[in-house]
Amino acid sequence: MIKADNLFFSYTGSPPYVLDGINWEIRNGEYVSVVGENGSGKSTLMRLILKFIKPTSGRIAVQTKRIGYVPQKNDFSNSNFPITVYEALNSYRKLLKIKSKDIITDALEQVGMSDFTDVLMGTLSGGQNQKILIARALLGKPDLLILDEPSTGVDINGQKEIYEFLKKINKENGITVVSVEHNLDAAISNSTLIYHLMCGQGHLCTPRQYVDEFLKNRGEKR
Ligand SMILES: Nc1ncnc2c1ncn2[C@@H]1O[C@H](COP(=O)(O)OP(=O)(O)OP(=O)(O)O)[C@@H](O)[C@H]1O
Repeated sequence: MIKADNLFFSYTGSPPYVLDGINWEIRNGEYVSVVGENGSGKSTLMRLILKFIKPTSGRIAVQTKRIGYVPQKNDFSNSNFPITVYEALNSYRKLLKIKSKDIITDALEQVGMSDFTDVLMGTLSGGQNQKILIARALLGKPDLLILDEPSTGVDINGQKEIYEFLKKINKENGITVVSVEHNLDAAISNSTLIYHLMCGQGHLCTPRQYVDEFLKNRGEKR
């Protein structure tokens, strides 16, 4: 469960707040897409869940065993640093102090990237890179996976594969997914809940409710 109670956050510690009194409760097993305009505070909310930063006031409680985080980019994308997919994942495995190396093979298999073990990280496409980031997050066997715009820079087919995979691990493995999304179609099609951030306030609804409100606000008939 992720529960926010009257959560305020400002980078300066005083008003104006980026997050201005957030209340939400997400049960384990949900697939939540967090949407909102640029600068509405989506990544800030993720940083609070990840405990990278602390609330200015209020509380955020995360009741899960292990959290996996998929950032938008990794340090090796678009770089000439000569590190292979395996080496990148293996360094992360060591960081997590996981003994078995089989976990790398398993994670690569899960995201359909087994053939890329010896490929240099810097030569991967956007979609392939994103899958490796997801594989990296899976090494720690998370029960909560947080993603920051997983489809950025990924072509249509790659996006389809990534979202299918996220839906699969959510449904079949019960992993709670919280994903910052600019891709509204993906948010509506894949998530069980949508959290819409606007002017520091948030609104949790089902994808159906989101579509209805979105169309209503644009004055369109259903
Ligand atoms: N480290 C920081 N220091 C100061 N202000 C910041 C910092 N990070 C973000 N902000 C500000 O906080 C606000 C929210 O930023 P945040 O990155 O959370 O928004 P976002 O919804 O994720 O945006 P985007 O969709 O563009 O990624 C913005 O006004 C941003 O300029």
